[in-house]
Amino acid sequence: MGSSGFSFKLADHPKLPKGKTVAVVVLDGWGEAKPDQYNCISVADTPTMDSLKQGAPERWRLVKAHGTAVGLPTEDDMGNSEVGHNALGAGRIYAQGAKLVDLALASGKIYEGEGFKYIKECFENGTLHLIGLLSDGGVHSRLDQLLLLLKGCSEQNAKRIRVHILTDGRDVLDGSSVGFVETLENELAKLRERGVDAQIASGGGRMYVTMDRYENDWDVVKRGWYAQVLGEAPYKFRSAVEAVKKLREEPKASDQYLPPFVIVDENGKPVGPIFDGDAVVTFNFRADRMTMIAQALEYESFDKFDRVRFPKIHYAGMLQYDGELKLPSHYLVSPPEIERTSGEYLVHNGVRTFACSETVKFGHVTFFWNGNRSGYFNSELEEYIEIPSDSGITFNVQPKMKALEIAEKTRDAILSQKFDQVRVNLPNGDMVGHTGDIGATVVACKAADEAVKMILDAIEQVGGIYVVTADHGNAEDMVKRNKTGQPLLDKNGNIQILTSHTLQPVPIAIGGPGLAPGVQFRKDVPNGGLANVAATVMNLHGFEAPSDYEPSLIEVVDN
Ligand SMILES: O=C(O)[C@H](O)COP(=O)(O)O
Ligand SMILES: [Mn+2]
Ligand SMILES: [Mn+2]
Repeated sequence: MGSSGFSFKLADHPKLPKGKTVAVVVLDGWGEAKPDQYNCISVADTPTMDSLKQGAPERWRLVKAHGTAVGLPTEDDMGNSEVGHNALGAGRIYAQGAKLVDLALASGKIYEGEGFKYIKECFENGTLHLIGLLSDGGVHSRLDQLLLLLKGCSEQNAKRIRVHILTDGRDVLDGSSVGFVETLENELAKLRERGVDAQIASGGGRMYVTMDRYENDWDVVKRGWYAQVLGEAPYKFRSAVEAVKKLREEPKASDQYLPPFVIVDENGKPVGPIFDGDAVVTFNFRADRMTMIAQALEYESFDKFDRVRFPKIHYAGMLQYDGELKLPSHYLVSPPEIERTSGEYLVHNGVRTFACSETVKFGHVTFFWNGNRSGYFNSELEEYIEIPSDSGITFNVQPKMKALEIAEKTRDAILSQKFDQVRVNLPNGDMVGHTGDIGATVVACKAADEAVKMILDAIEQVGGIYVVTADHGNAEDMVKRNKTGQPLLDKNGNIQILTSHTLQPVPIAIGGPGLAPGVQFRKDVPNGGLANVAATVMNLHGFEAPSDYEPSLIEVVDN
């Protein structure tokens, strides 16, 4: 026990034993919805997940994965990987970035913090650059927050502002980028009327420009660097609306993958490269797809690509994206202080932990799970394995992704008996669902189901326990619907493909030969959400959860 009286020591569970291998499997983007042709999970052959469902209600149930249950501002906010895995790992509901930024903007506190003061030092003689995702998806950023920030910065005397946009089409409908750019242009025009020199300076699709994650493909960040910092891109336009409209005319074009472009003046000169003395804000609140660009903007010593020029700027993130690396060191809004996560507790109580996914989701079961903290709590007791993802492709061309490899590594970890917990993320339903390719998403769901089977078979062999759940919906609904649930058609009579996550609940199943007799889901937590899973898992390891955790979903009944 430390001098504060706090201890990571967990009490023994009065009824449940220790020493069972517990597999915690997260199917990314796997929600529960009525079966129909746009529900790729119901269309796909998924015998393993189907058999788990037979365990309802004692060993299979649904939990909430969106809105306030995961710390988002409203019930209209779909879940996402960051808030989902934060809740799964932390066992408590934290007001998340989206909400914290809303509050800071509404109260004006955002302009009083150290981060804003730091960028404001450049307002007199330099340009303020705002870089981020332009949509109302609410997963990484929100357009309304950007507009408030622009207004606020101009009121705080920013005289020259350049916005570097990343088009979405992943958390919102493909094609919606044009409308978002028009909205932004209108607001910038109003600022210009008030004497602020404000313009869009560059752009590109989020998956091709800037927003890579977990170092899957540094070229993505490099393309952004060239457009945003150096003012160099393969496409040059006089206006961003024109740019997006024109680039979308290419046969296979999509908002997510638009090539980089820069806006030029009447002489063909880029209007907004980043120079010494400028201020830069990355206005996304979500961490995973911002840490790479944050490194490029902040680190003096950097070898991921040749930056050509490294301007001396004042850089701040909307939030601090990595609490362990303190990256970036300046930020406008303090991130949620997610501490004492279940992973940290369990490691302190001797639980040997294995975590695995492929690159594109690796940080979900490590970084997000541990409260946006990179690295091990105790490298002697933990092993995190990253299977390299394919890069430079859209995952509808490889819908099986690395599910088999993840399952094999996890199986081997279970059979080695070197770990008490194995924790994995199976990305298929989500990553392929985001492509909007229904056929490929069906293949993806089958692959994820097969991976679950391999992991559960290994758990069977060692007499262990499994917890199978998901972080939010995606693959279970691939069409935009009206209020009564009917698919919406576009003006050509085609269905509107939904590439984003959903508001659906997700399943959770428990079982395995090591599950003590009498363990079942309680009936008195009907509104349980992802944050209730951590206490559940702690119980299955033979521990009581800390008293401030959301309640466990399980009870032990006497047979
Ligand atoms: O970053 C992404 O890929 C999407 O915006 C959200 O998907 P995720 O929350 O499942 O990562
Ligand atoms: Mn996810
Ligand atoms: Mn997703």
